[in-house]
Amino acid sequence: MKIRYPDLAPLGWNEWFEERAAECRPGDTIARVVAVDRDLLLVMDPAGTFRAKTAGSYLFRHHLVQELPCVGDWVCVEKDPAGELGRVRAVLERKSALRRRAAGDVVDYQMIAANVDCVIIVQSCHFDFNVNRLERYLVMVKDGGAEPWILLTKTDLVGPEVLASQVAQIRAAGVTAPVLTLSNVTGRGMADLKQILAPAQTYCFVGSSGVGKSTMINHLLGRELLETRGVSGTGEGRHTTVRRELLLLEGGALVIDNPGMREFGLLGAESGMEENFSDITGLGTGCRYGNCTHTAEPGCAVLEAVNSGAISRAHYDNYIKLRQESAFYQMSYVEKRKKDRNFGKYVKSVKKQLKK
Ligand SMILES: Nc1nc2c(ncn2[C@@H]2O[C@H](COP(=O)(O)OP(=O)(O)OP(=O)(O)O)[C@@H](O)[C@H]2O)c(=O)[nH]1
Ligand SMILES: [Zn+2]
Repeated sequence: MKIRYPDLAPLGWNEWFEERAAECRPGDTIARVVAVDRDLLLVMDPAGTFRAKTAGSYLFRHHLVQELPCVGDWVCVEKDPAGELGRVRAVLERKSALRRRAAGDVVDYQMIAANVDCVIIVQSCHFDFNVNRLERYLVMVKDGGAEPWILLTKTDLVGPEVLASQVAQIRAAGVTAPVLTLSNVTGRGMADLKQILAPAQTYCFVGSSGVGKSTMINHLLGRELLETRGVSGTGEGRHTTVRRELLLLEGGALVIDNPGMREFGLLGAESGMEENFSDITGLGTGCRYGNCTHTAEPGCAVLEAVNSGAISRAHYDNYIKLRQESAFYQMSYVEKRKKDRNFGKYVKSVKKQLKK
């Protein structure tokens, strides 16, 4: 078929969207959502990035949270001739959707990202590796209509035989998704990863906190470059505080990186916690207090083990971090919003305690 909008192709446009672009009027601009900040959108078309708002007429006809534009969406925008806010009049059908179920009785979803071609599930081969959790992620990715890949990070921290056994465990579980390996420290595997990220394809990385996603994305981007680019003339305007969540890599691949990604797949992750940290939870039965949190209590067997070196400090830190997170993500969205700020403070105080 004839592509009407060939210059959108580098932003991820293809025939699939072309067939669903009938809603767009001839005068409309088709753009891709780069970031969402409440009702304000940052969108990009071949000419650059600009701000837009969802038109009242659209809001009037669409009431579900998941119908609102989210990062990765293709939208039809009526540009404002004065160059101020564009108006989003339609959201094109989504080819894939990463979402999580919102709390409550009504089946409603919070969108995390749309039109992601490939979700790269990241696990660290050092402590974080867990086939059950991997499988849960795989289910969610497939459910959303994207293709899953697996990336094992921190390969510098384990021997080749450990890595080989982890790959074997993944295969033994019947998982056929491609498996990549990477060390952000030695850079080993980075070239392969860059090579495999194809131009005009949209990727995102999901996985537990601390597995190295940010470090890796920074490597992929050359973060300083991104920041200077943000300041100098992308046409985003002076008062832009919205952080871009859809990023264009040098090689032409698109990467979505947003806070929602970090929540994706975390629900129900505590059984994995139990498995991964059975050494710590096992020791916990020897603490003086039954409800010991293993952070500051006198007579804590876990802290003793950390201080004596029987349990590595990194392993313990990881345990505390993941435990806080899994508890946090079990809360309903509303509760969480309220606690968001307190939670940040809490994590800081825990971290401070750990440093003592
Ligand atoms: N040894 C080793 N450490 C790494 C590697 N990648 C990241 N790290 C370290 O692991 C820690 C966590 O890395 P991040 O990139 O912040 O992890 P993340 O997955 O983005 O974590 P969140 O931002 O919390 O989701 C940092 O101290 C990194 O320096 C790696 O390949 N090898
Ligand atoms: Zn304890």
